[in-house]
Amino acid sequence: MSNSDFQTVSVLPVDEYNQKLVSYVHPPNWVNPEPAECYNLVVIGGGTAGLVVAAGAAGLGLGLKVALIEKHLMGGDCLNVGCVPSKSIIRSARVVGEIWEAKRFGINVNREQVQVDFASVMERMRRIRANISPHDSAQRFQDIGVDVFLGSGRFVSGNTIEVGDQKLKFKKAVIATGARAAQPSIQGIEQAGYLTNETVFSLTERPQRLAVIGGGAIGCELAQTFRRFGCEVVLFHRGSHLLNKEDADAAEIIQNVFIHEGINLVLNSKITSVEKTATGKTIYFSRNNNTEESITVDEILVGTGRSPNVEKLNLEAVGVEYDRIHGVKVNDYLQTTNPNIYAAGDICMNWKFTHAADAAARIVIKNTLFSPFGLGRAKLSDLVMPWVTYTDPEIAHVGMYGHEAKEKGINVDTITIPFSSVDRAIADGEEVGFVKIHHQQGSDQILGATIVARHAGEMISEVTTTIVGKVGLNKLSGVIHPYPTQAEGIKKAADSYRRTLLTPTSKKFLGLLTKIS
Ligand SMILES: Cc1cc2nc3c(=O)[nH]c(=O)nc-3n(C[C@H](O)[C@H](O)[C@H](O)COP(=O)(O)OP(=O)(O)OC[C@H]3O[C@@H](n4cnc5c(N)ncnc54)[C@H](O)[C@@H]3O)c2cc1C
Ligand SMILES: NC(=O)c1ccc[n+]([C@@H]2O[C@H](COP(=O)([O-])OP(=O)(O)OC[C@H]3O[C@@H](n4cnc5c(N)ncnc54)[C@H](O)[C@@H]3O)[C@@H](O)[C@H]2O)c1
Repeated sequence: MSNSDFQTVSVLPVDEYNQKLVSYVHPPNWVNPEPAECYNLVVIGGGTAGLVVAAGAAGLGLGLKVALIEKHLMGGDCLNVGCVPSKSIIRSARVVGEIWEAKRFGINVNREQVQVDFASVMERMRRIRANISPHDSAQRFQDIGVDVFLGSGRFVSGNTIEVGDQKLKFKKAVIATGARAAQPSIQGIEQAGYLTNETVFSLTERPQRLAVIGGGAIGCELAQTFRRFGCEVVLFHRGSHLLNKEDADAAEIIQNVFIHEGINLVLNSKITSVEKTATGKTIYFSRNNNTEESITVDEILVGTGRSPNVEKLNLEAVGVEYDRIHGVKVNDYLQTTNPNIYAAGDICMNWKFTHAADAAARIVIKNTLFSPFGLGRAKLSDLVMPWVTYTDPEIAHVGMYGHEAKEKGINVDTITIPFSSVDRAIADGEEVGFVKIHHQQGSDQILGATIVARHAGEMISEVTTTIVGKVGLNKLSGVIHPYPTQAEGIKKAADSYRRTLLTPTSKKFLGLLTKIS
């Protein structure tokens, strides 16, 4: 046994919850096992992708030899510095949002009366994260039958990976080393210092003035959250609307909410430099290429995209091609340019989501272990991928956008149902938002959909199911939706499609039927 590469880690602040977290996901007394003679599969990276591959392969009960190497915290970004902590604090922010709007519902609470106990909010998050962590723990994986090595994995040859001074021989290997916050190239920002998703969840005191750089998923979710916690928030975004990928009408709803809630939203921004001054961190910027402005804040949070963790893996030695922007190059089967080495998750995919990493991991299990001679391999391009940005309201999307369908030469029709026409949304006071469904002209098959609603994330799976199951709008229109629910918006879209099928002749025929009935 050898532990030469083992380093104890701590997650700040060092309190009972973070100690509990670490005790599961990077136990201080962990001793790496003696490596097996040869592994069927060695996985580098114990985030969602790596964990799902390892557990999936070892858990089949086929006696496969599987090793997992994690250099920092098992669970990766999602558990430790991503989905779990962000969604936990978003829940607290939602409470604030409800109270801010309470008067609309006949409840007399003034916005000024809301006192956010930031330290308690963050403690709640740390408690939740620690309580969820046993699921991703080193011991649990060891118990499933995975050999867990804590340390940095590095290829030494086409069939060997080393961790510290241990050598792990493999038949197939999987790179699942994820990504980290991209460093913004802004003059002075490194010297001034900034937060990323790796440090923001360690805060115990609320910054009074917060600048968020980047209006993507991280920037939008956390700008609204910190604003609701009482920070003065300025959100800088390069593009002309937030969430570049989403349709402008969907993003506009979020922008209006942000402005209503008091976020200083700077679109089409160009940050020229950052300087640490006596009163804080001063950001110099322009908007719409106009004259330079400046604003001083206490903290800067950066959410400007991700950089893949390709360094120090010695990929050159094993013929795995990569680049520093898009990560490891894979084909549709998630195979790298070395046929014995696969990749999954943020290290190689444009879809940087936990559920995408999970789905990719399942493809990798099938293609590495159960596709002899390449027979029956699963493909990334077969996945129907939904995603959700957890702002309030949420934006959820699946499949194609209208413009994508057009770019592919598909004649597309779009049905939009505003929530102002859905009774439950009206009763909930949540009329802002819509269900938008794209289908091919002359066909009821759904190509894609966007939903903007308070719980759009809960609603999108219905549309995903119809796409995967090729159910179509005709059938969907016959599916009974309980009244009153916001999901009726989806049925209304299907009903609206059915009405378009009524030709003047069929209308005449139906008219005749009513006369003789
Ligand atoms: C703030 C934030 C919020 C998010 N919210 C959501 C959300 O709500 N929903 C959603 O679907 N997605 C969300 N995501 C995205 C999601 O977290 C990622 O897509 C997901 O974690 C990717 O999993 P992965 O396994 O590919 O990579 P990671 O989770 O990054 O795991 C990679 C692991 O590899 C390890 N590693 C790296 N190099 C080595 C090495 N050489 N040797 C050994 N180990 C190594 C790392 O330490 C890490 O543990 C969020 C991300 C962030 C940052
Ligand atoms: N709910 C979710 O599923 C969720 C939540 C958070 C993060 N994530 C994942 O994490 C990944 C990273 O999120 P992210 O928000 O960092 O990246 P992102 O790519 O989603 O958005 C970053 C945005 O910042 C803008 N930007 C870049 N540099 C800038 C600058 N100097 N000034 C102003 N704007 C600038 C970019 O134009 C881009 O739109 C995403 O790919 C996402 O998939 C998912």
